[in-house]
Formats: sequence, C-alpha cells, structure tokens
Amino acid sequence: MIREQQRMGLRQLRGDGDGAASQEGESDGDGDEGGGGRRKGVVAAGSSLGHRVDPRELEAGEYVVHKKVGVGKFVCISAEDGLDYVFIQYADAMAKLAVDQAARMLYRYNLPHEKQRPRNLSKLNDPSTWEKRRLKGKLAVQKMVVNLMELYLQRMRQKRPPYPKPVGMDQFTAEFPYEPTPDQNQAFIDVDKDLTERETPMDRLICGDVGFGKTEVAMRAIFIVISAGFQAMVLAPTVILAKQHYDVMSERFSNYPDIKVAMFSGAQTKEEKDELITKIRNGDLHIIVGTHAVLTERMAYNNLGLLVVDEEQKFGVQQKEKIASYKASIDVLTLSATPIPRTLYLALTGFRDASLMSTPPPERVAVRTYVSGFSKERALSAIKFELARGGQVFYVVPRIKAIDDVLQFLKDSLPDVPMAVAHGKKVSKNIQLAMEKFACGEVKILVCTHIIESGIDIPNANTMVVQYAELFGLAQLYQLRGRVGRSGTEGFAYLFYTDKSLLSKIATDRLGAIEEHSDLGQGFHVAEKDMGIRGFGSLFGEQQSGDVANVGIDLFFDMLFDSLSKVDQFCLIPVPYKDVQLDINISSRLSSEYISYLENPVELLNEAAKAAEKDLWTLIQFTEDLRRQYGKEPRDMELLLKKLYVRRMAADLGISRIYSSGKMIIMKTNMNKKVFRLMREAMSLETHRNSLSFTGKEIKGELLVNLPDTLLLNWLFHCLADCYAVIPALVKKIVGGMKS
Ligand SMILES: Nc1ncnc2c1ncn2[C@@H]1O[C@H](COP(=O)(O)OP(=O)(O)OP(=O)(O)O)[C@@H](O)[C@H]1O
Repeated sequence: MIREQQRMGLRQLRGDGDGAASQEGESDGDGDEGGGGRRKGVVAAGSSLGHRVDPRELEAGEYVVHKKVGVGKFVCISAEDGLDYVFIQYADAMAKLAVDQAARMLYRYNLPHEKQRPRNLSKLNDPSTWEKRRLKGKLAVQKMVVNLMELYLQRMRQKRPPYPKPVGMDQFTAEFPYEPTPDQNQAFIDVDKDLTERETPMDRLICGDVGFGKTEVAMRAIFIVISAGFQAMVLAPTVILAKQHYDVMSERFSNYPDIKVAMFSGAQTKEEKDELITKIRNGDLHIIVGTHAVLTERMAYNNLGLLVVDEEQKFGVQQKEKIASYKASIDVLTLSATPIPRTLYLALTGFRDASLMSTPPPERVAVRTYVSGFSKERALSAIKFELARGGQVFYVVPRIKAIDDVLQFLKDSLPDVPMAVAHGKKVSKNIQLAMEKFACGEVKILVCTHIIESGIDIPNANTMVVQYAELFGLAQLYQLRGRVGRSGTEGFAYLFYTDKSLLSKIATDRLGAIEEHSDLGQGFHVAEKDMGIRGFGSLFGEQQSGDVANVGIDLFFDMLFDSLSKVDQFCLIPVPYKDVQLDINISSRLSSEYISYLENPVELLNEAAKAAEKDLWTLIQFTEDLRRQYGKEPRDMELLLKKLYVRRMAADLGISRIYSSGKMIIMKTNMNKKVFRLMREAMSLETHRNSLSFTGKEIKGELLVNLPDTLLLNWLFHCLADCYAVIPALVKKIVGGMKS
C-alpha cells in the first residue's frame, strides 16, 4: 500500500529544504532570544512539558500536526532500508519522515480517543497556508497570555500591609476534626503566606476535586483576616450552598463567640436585610455568607478584608465584574471544583496564584458508577439498598417538568418514605426548608434538578439516581456524582439513560467517560475529556475553540507554554512622549479664521498638547470634546492633531524618532524583532504590512512614491494606528510592576 501511495506523490520531509527544521521545537527559531530573563514558575512549566507525540503511539487514521507542514492523517510506520519511517497523508501527497525526526515535529491534532475531524488537511505543496494558520493560532495564544499577564501586573501594583499572624491560629488549627491531606496542608501554607507575608492582596485559586476539603482552607483564611479586625464575605452561587457554608462556618467558629456569622440572601425580607446591612455596616457581623444578593449596592461594610468566592464561573457577567472590582482592593480566595487539566494548571501558576488539591481525604472511597438504560426496578432496588443501610438518596432529573412524574412513581412505590423536592424555580425559602429537612435526615429522598450540583455536602446521602442522564454535560455529571461518597461510606451513582438507540454519539461518549473515570481525583481527566467532547471552548470560550481547531490541541498547548515561558520577550517598552522626535515638516500654524472662531485658542492648544502627553485615550477625549464644541476641525487643525496622535502612538510603541529619506520612512525604535514580527503579522492592512521591514534598531516603511509631507503624515497616522491596535497582544512594560 505504501509503495502505491509513494507513486502517487510521496515526498520525504527532511530537516532542511522542506522547512522541517530538524532541531526545531525548543524555540521558534527566530534567533532572537534576547529581551529579558525567564520568569520563575513559568519556566518550570514550559520546559518540562512537551506536547509532541511519540509516533509509535499513533493509531492509523489519527490526525496529526507537523509544526512546519500542517494537519495530516497518520497512515503507518514502515521500515525501508533498515530504517523506520512515518507516513502521513496530506491533501495533495503522502509524506515520509524518519521516526526520530517525527518524534520532534509531530503533535496530535486531537486529544487521545477524541475523533474530531479537522476542517481540511494541509497541502505539502502549499506551506504558506499552513504558516498563516499557525501564526493566527500563535497570535491568539499570545493575546491570551498577555491578558493573564496584565491582570497579574495590575494586582502586583496593589499594596496592603500583611496581616499579623493570629495568636489563636494554633488553637483554631487543632480544632479541625480531621488529619489534613498533604494538598490541604500546602494550601494552608500558601494562603497563610499570601496573607501574612505578602504586601499585595491575595488573589488565589483553590482548585480541588469535588469533596477534597476546600472549605477548611477558606475558613483558615477567614480566621486570619478576622483576627486582624476585618470582615469576610463568602459568596456562593446558590442559596442551598450559601446555607450550607453558613452552617459549616457557624459550627466551625462556634468556639469563638466574638466571631459573628450571618447569612444574607434574596430569600430574606426587606426588613431582615435592612437589619443585617446595618449590623454589617457597624461591624457587628464578621462573616457574611450569601448569594449574589450580597453584592447589592446597598451593602456597606465596616472593614471588609477578604472575599471568598465559591464556584466563580457560576456567577453571571455583571456579578463577575463586581467580584473583579473587589480584587483591586481586598484579598480574594476563589474555590473551584471545576478542574483544569494539570498541564495547564502548571503553566498558569506562573501568573495566577493557585493551589491544587488533588489528594482525597484518607478514608474516601471511589463512588461506584453504573450506567444503563432506565428501569424502575433497578432504580428502586438502588434506593432500597441505601435506605436499608440508614442512608439517604438524591434523585436527579434534568428538567423541572420531569419531577412530578418521578415523585409520583416514588410515592407509589415507597409510600412511607419521606421525600422532598428542590429545584431552581422554587421559592428560595422552600428550597432551604427542603434542604434543611434532607440535611438533618428527616427527609430520605430528595427529588431535584442539578441545583444540587455544586458543593452540597450531606455525608449521609450516598446514593444518587440520575434519570435522563444523557441530557447532562460531562462536567455536570461529574459534579453531581461528587455529591455522594463524601464521607467514609461507599457512594453509588446510577446514571440511567432513556433509550440507547436514541443516544447521540456525544451522549454515549460522555456516559462512557464518566463511568471510566470513577476513581477518586479524576476530575482533571474529566476536564480533558470534556474539552475533547464539547470542544476546547468549554475551557477558554468560543473564540479560543476556533483557534484550537486551527492548529490542533497539542500544538496549541505547546504554543501556550512556549508563550508563557517567553513572555518577557514580548515586552513593548514605551518611550516618554517628550522624547519622540517627529521630523516631518508640517507647519503647526492655524488659520486666523479658525483661531478667531475658538474661544481661547492658546489654552485649547495647550490642552491638546497635554492630552497627547498624558495618553491616547485623553487625546481621543480631547478631540471628541473639540468636535462637540466647534464641529469638525479644518484641515490645518486636523494636521496638528494628527501630529499629536502620531507622536503619542509612537511613544507607546517604543519609537523615539521618525523621519523620511526619499521614499523611506524611518522609525527608530527599541522594539525587538519578535514584537515587530508579531505586530506586523497582526496588522489589518496588507499595504502597511508589506511596506514595513525591520533592521535591528529601525522600522522602515517603504512607500511607492515620494509623498509630500502632509500625505506622509497621513500615511504615518494610519500605519501607526494599525500597529497600535495590536498592542493588547503585547506586554507593556510596567516599570517596577513585576516582583518575583
Ligand atoms: N482532611 C480531611 N479528612 C476527612 N474529611 C475531610 C477532610 N477535609 C475535609 N473533609 C470533609 O470532607 C467533606 C467535603 O469537604 P468540603 O465541603 O470542604 O469539600 P469541597 O472541596 O468544598 O467540595 P465541593 O467542591 O464538592 O464543594 C466535608 O464534610 C469535610 O468536613
């Protein structure tokens, strides 16, 4: 077969002419490694993790990505003249490359076991199309990294004195009834250091699998902050969860009568809320647990020091913005049971403070998971088994509509068993009541929707029946299952689908995955599976999911780590506005007619110069105000403004002098080659892109003809605006901003 394909157009990829650089991979081969040292933490992640695939692990038909050639389909490994070669089918030809070289150059397009088809295979004879695709992916990665970086730097600029180590900490620690897991211990140390040693407010993510004990980490942070006389707010996505946190915290702090815990939620009356708000404002309450209702404008704290956010991703956009606004001024601890793949976690910890909790509490046993078609008998026998051992049962359905039928069937079959209902459309007070009765054991079966998915911790409820399981997402199923088996007792999860013949491929994969990953601490694998099944979008949002589809997941990750480890090289170092020399001969004189039209021309021109000196945004504001007051400016004023814009943008782009020489515009700059290339690749106008070149310390713009100075200014204005638009993808150096 191989011989046949060889005749049809097999080409051998070598480490030279075909662009398949043999030693490529460790760096981009740009030869520009200058630009600053590597950042701690990021290096470890970047250098130790490779995403390339060993070709011997590939299966025939799997899609692969060759970094220099693009997406192809792996055919086989075959020996020729005593050497093993990898054969890859591209759109126009078959490629053959030596196995050891393939090991350096090949990536999987998909995650293992995932079968997503790429939009098209690349062509061996058209490397430029692949190159464009790859650069697009790279730029997307770059933007992502820079966004993270900017957030990190922003936070680094905040300051607050470290909290004193609380005198009673040892006592509080000793009151924890369990032996902490090693990961819990590490998280305690991390949080303690953030609060009592660092001067920047904490913004730490505690990322732990379901039921691995994140709450205790939060409670220790709360103890430190409250001991220093501050208040703490605990934000949960649902009333049920808020109530649970309230109960757990009231109990945990019960030996400290001076520490007052309160619950604030939409379920309370206006009078109750008003009373609470007054107490909070006066500093009479110390731990305020609640739902997003806590974020109300009316809330005023006496001395808020810490915000604990549980499952932040479950909040709405506006609420997330509000949460983000807190991060600027107070310490924030975020708890998440939505696991991120370990590799990504490692890379991100260079930017985000995160503690990973992947060790289960010692006596924890994996939940036994059974996936099958629904049968009333099976569901009943599972329930009866649980009730017989004194336990309780969650019966979960995806839709409120289904609840009545289920309730009827259960009541008919088990008439003496106390049951309750909980779902999102129920009035909060009723949900609370149902949950309370379930939590104290009065109710034995809770029929509910996925409202119980996050965080609910009822140690005696150890069987879960999920009907219509095919309608739940994988992460959702994983979270749901995490509600049982949270104490030493073995948990059971029965996931019933309706009719196998009607199951979609995705639903089958999902149910298969949840059954396969039933060992403890499998959340990370589930996250990867989830990405594989639902697309990468679930982790990074839709845009990134398209970017991943462009280059395949492993190359995307590789680029991400590469980018994270080289972030310093993408620094753009602005020059002071006053140092920018614009040698283009354009008179700054305004017509006497316009001058007499302006109210106070001298002051106005001064204001314009000051606005330009401040920043681009202020200059834009100035221009808008000017137009609002005097209408569109005449040509001479337009030129004057454009000069200011050009100087301002040049300063931000690190360009210190601009002059022309014949058909050339020369811009002296401190920019490095990587930044220039990234900027040029992202420019929207091809004419600008094609005219720019970089020679060490200068950017040159080559024009087609000699332009008069006014047109030259115009060209510069548009070209720099095009470059400027790329700045978010670059890191602006913030002097003194980065510690560590
Ligand atoms: N080290 C430990 N040993 C034994 N049990 C523990 C330990 N730490 C916490 N627990 C118990 O495990 C249960 C789950 O803990 P917790 O509610 O903090 O988990 P979680 O990480 O917040 O889970 P979820 O993401 O599901 O909310 C609680 O009942 C808690 O008391």
